[in-house]
Amino acid sequence: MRYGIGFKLGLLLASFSLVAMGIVGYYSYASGRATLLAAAQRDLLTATHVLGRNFQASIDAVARDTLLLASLPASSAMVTSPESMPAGRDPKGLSDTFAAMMAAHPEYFQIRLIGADQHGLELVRLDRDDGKLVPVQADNLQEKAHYPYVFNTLQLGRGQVYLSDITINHEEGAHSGLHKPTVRVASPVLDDSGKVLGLIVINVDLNGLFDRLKSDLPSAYQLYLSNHWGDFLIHPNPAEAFGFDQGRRIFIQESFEPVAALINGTSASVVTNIDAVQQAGNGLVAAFIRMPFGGSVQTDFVILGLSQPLENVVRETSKLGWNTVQIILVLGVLAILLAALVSRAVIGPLRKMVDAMSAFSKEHVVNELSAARKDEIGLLASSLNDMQNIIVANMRDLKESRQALEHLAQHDSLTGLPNRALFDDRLRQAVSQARRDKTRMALLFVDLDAFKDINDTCGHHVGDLLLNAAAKRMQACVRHADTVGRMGGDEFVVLLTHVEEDQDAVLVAEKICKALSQPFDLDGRSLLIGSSIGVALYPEHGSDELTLSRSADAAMYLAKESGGNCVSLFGS
Ligand SMILES: Nc1nc2c(ncn2[C@@H]2O[C@H](COP(=O)(O)OP(=O)(O)OP(=O)(O)O)[C@@H](O)[C@H]2O)c(=O)[nH]1
Repeated sequence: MRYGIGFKLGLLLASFSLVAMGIVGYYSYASGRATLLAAAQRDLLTATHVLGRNFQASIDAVARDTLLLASLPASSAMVTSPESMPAGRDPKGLSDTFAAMMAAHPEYFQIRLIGADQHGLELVRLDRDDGKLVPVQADNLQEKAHYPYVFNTLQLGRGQVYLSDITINHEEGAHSGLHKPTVRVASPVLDDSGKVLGLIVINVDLNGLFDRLKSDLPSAYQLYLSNHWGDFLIHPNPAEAFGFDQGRRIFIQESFEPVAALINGTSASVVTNIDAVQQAGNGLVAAFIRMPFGGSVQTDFVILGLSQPLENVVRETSKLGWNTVQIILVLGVLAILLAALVSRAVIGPLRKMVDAMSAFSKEHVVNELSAARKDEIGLLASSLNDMQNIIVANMRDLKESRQALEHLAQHDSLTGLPNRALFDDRLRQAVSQARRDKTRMALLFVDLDAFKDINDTCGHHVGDLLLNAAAKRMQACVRHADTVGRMGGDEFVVLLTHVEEDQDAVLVAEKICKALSQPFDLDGRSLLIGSSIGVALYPEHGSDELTLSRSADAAMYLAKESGGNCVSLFGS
């Protein structure tokens, strides 16, 4: 019995518990993960909306600054011809105003006053260069009339603001702004009559602006910005931004498929998960919004997005998963211990029963089992006790029956004397013994005289009583070691061992003959009967049992023929 039922039962219980706990653990882990992911998406979308509002507010602030500068009398004076307003021209004063404003706004690359005349000549210009503010001298001022931000702004009226597309600034001599993502915010400068004479332009450092806006957000958040085509303008990997500026298009909707719904206007915001496989080992959770940027609602919008690594979000889930695994392990060990205890409680009594049954089958000894339990095991123990007792009782009956049968097979049922089979066996043994011991022995054949008459006159029943009584008288005449047997009918045999003299055997025969000739008081009457007894001696009258028997029989017939009720010694 390599693996007992206890082991299997324990294993089954433990496995069941582990599987159940595993399923519960997995579902709690999965639901925890989904909850955390949904919360992270919500947070990210909220942060993106807040960032979008702040961006919008920043652009509005820039617009207010351009309007303020455009409305300054010094600006109007500078763009008005020297002949009409010579006194008000103060480039140095205006440049200082620009400097104050740029000092307050580190994300401003450049502020310029451009005149409508002279091909859009820059009249006052202040650049940021390596953290310093650099007023551009007259020789370096350039003509800008061919740039869209110039001729478009000159079309506007008082109080209106032009907002350019977000592009890389390739304008010559742009100092720190050169080759950087730039937004130009411009407003026309008008004279008192409302004639547009020039414009104020502020170049805004897009990356600087977003660096400031992003500073409140967790450092793991990454920023995405695209134009209305989907071209990346800001990307965590700078090489992916402004692809169109290097002759290739890198679209946001190709990296984040759901963003296509924002590009085509069917949705205002989306959240998405990019798994690790798609993102070359780094999964992401990302949120995007479409926000207006510029004049036209259809085309003037940008896509703003934030992402954070999936790993940050699921880190908590991993902790949850590990906690779950630990709980499952602890509970698993407890389940195994519990299963072992349960199986022991169930299997212990069964094992006792097995031991008891094994001992019973080997030694036939009843081992009383405790049947105190009120369950099936108690019932089984009680049944096994009953079974043992019944088997023991049956075995006893069987033994008694067998002994009775054996006795019956070897004894005469009427007198209880050894029958022919047993007597022959004893005779054989006695002859062998006498031969070995070189002793003598005698065989007597006893036949009742006229027994048939008793049967005929008194009945068979009385005949039986007489046979029985005659048997007892014969037994009383011999030693304990001698044997009296009944051959059948009224014929008896007597085996006398250790006979010293011939006369000893004859004397015993005569003693029997005399005893049998005494009246029998049977069934209320006195009966008389005689007997004819033949005596044969070993080894003189037969050296084997057959010869000896024939000799005794012959002597008995001789006694019968000589009138009965006498003893005849063979050969005399
Ligand atoms: N009651 C009784 N009678 C038996 C039994 N066995 C045999 N008998 C009878 O015993 C009688 C024996 O008859 P016999 O052999 O002629 O013997 P007997 O009458 O003594 O005649 P002799 O031997 O010549 O003296 C028969 O009638 C048998 O039926 C028995 O077990 N009980």
